[in-house]
Amino acid sequence: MALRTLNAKNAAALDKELMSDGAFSVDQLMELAGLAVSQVVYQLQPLQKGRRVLVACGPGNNGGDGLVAARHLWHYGYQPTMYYPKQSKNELYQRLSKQLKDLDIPFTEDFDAALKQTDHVVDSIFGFSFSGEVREPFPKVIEALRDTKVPVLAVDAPSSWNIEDGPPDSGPGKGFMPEALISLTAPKPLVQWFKGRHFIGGRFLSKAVAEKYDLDVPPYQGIDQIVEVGTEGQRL
Ligand SMILES: NC(=O)C1=CN([C@@H]2O[C@H](COP(=O)(O)OP(=O)(O)OC[C@H]3O[C@@H](n4cnc5c(N)ncnc54)[C@H](O)[C@@H]3O)[C@@H](O)[C@H]2O)[C@H](O)CC1
Ligand SMILES: [K+]
Repeated sequence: MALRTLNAKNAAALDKELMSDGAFSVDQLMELAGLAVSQVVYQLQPLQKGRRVLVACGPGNNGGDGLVAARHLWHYGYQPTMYYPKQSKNELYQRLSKQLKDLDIPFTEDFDAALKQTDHVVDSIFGFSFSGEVREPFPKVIEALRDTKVPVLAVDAPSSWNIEDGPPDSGPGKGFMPEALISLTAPKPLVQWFKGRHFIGGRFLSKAVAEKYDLDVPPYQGIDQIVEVGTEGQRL
């Protein structure tokens, strides 16, 4: 299954279109994206393999996907811990954070200590709007993700990778290769360098929008919010 890819510019345009012509709200898209992320964790890390999941969230919507995923994971029986150092004042993120606090999900400022006490990590730091060099406080976090033996699931992109050009050849993300990646809506060009397990999620694409953006609607089965495309999905 070779899926067509969506570059960063078109990913942002598609996002905008879904929320204007498509009549979706950002909350809805984020909820579906985060739900899909939680389903990948459930597949990769069944509860009996360890319940602790560290969710690293960045300041934008990629971080929002992590906030939503953590809530679903808690309801499945996982023990999420949040690392969310750049909390937005935006009302949506505040509500998502409040929902987690109401479940007594802890927020930590010590990423290294939390990493030593987890079974799995969700990297929802940066997605398709990442560019340039990784800025504070994230370089150390990316280094720790690069070096850890704990499995990492990257949301939409391994954080610090360039959306079009893939892994950086210098800086903290050099050599960072997460165990798994979930591409939201459609894979980004960076997937051609990705070597782990690859899933697609974000089940909200109509045929008309898929055609307009020259994308494939992935073959979701039944009630699944995710499809594993494996290495063949990365063949362009
Ligand atoms: N249609 C979909 O598939 C949906 C995807 N979603 C997710 O949204 C992200 C994209 O979200 P966006 O808010 O546009 O940007 P990011 O979260 O990727 O990052 C923006 C955030 O990061 C800061 N930043 C950018 N570069 C750097 C840097 N070099 N160092 C430090 N900080 C940086 C920037 O200032 C912003 O604050 C997409 O990938 C999906 O995960 C939606 O949830 C729903 C629909
Ligand atoms: K990410």
